[in-house]
Amino acid sequence: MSFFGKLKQRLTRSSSKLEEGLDAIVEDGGQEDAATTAPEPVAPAADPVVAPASVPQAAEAPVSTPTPPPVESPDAPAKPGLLGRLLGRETKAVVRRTLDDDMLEQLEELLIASDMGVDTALRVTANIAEGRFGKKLSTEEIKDLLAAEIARIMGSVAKPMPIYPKKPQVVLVVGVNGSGKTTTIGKLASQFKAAGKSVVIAAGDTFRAAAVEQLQVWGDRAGVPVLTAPEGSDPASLAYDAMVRAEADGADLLMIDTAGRLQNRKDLMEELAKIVRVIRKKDETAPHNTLLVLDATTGQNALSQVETFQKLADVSGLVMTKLDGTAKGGVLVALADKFGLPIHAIGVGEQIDDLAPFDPEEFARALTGAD
Ligand SMILES: Nc1nc2c(ncn2[C@@H]2O[C@H](COP(=O)(O)OP(=O)(O)OP(=O)(O)O)[C@@H](O)[C@H]2O)c(=O)[nH]1
Repeated sequence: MSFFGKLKQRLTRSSSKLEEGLDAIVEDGGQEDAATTAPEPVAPAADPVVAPASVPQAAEAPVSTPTPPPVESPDAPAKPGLLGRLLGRETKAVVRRTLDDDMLEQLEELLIASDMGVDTALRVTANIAEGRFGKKLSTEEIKDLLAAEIARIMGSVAKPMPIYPKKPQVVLVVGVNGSGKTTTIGKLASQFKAAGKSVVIAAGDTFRAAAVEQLQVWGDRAGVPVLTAPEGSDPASLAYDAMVRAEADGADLLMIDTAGRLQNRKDLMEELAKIVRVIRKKDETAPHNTLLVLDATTGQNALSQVETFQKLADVSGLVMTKLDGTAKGGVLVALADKFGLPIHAIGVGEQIDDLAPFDPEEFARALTGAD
């Protein structure tokens, strides 16, 4: 299966929520237009008799081009023509609804319910409406417009984690407990290793033995050494030892896991600050990346986590996990719109290869269910 197919399948819960909502909005007050569909294109698409009336292709839907007005087809045949029947095509009614204030309001509500946040939802709907007010739109057309708008918002934040010539490049990984830090470190380590980089992991959450054990499991899976320290010991001193080891080994990357207990913000802030101070004794330019790992299932809460962690650490980029199995995938659009922080990757499952580079167009199409 293509990666896009897989991503679409993983984002089913988010996309079906949007899809069902859009269907309901268009059907509420929409009217049927007869349109011919060609599920299996057995003849050239340009065939004037059977070409689809006005459903644009998702991948080609330009952001700023107004949607072609629907083909008014009062005389459209109720049944396929002879050629249509010979070619095995069927006529299917397409429901279209005139884009008016009511419909825009419903669209805004749907996007807010999909965790896009109020500001982003309003902006997205306003951009969709521009130049299209009073036009008739089908669900498929709205999906395409929505996907194009989301891809536009997210285009500027889609950036892989930058790799510098510095050895070791220090990657500090922060985020609340359970957000997926350990899993993401394991997945990233495996990808970097496959790309020919040597990686060392430091299990900096020294307060939870289970967290250290889990990181070791991921290190084994990725084939990467994991440095640990006894439970309750100082994470900063482990980070320092890890710097020494990574330097001695000539490692390209040192990934440092950290604790995520937000319950005591002051302690956590001091702990992170101390880790940074100590690793800077070995390299004053470190950490070179501070990745904030966010759990998509927390929805709007992810926004306040970004705000909090930006105060605790110098966050340089985001990884959003658990986009599979949540209907809250829209939160990533809100994050991009609100903070503009680079989104390096998305987690779409619990397996080692379930970390995908963030591709705004594929994500937008998978999220909206556009083809
Ligand atoms: N479905 C799914 N589950 C994920 C993903 N990423 C992580 N998980 C699961 O989320 C749970 C928490 O992940 P961890 O990597 O342990 O999270 P953590 O932030 O290190 O948590 P602590 O060890 O408590 O600090 C685990 O059960 C993971 O398997 C993902 O992309 N999709």
